[in-house]
Amino acid sequence: METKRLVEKAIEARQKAYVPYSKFQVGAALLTENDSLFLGCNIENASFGMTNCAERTAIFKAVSEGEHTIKAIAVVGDTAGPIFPCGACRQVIAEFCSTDTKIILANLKGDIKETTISELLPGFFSSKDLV
Ligand SMILES: O=c1ccn([C@H]2C[C@H](O)[C@@H](CO)O2)c(=O)[nH]1
Ligand SMILES: [Zn+2]
Repeated sequence: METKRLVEKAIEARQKAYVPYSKFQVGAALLTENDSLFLGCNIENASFGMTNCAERTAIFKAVSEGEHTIKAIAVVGDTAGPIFPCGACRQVIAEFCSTDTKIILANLKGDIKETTISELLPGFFSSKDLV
């Protein structure tokens, strides 16, 4: 049930995407350990490299409100199969998730893949590894 709700919220968030260049709307919705909900969309820029993906928008909103632990995050785009996050987003997700965090990748057709950070970014760099 939580999965379906988060995917619906990500689809809502997707409507806010600012995508004058790619026209490719992406939405994200995350739940923190306190069950707070944060939404995000992709935000593009004329200087293309400044684009912020939907996942990172949602995560930065949560962190800037003092919520650092993601329990579950859903990402939705109009892709053939479930959308997959870019490398930058995988590293940012890794910073604020646990190995149990549910990462839900979906599209508008109803395809849903549930995965984990270990599957998306094996051997990721983490501050927990610093000595
Ligand atoms: O997981 C993804 C993949 C892509 N994008 C955005 C970045 C850019 O605005 C557009 C095309 O890559 O989609 C996201 O927001 N999240
Ligand atoms: Zn990304």
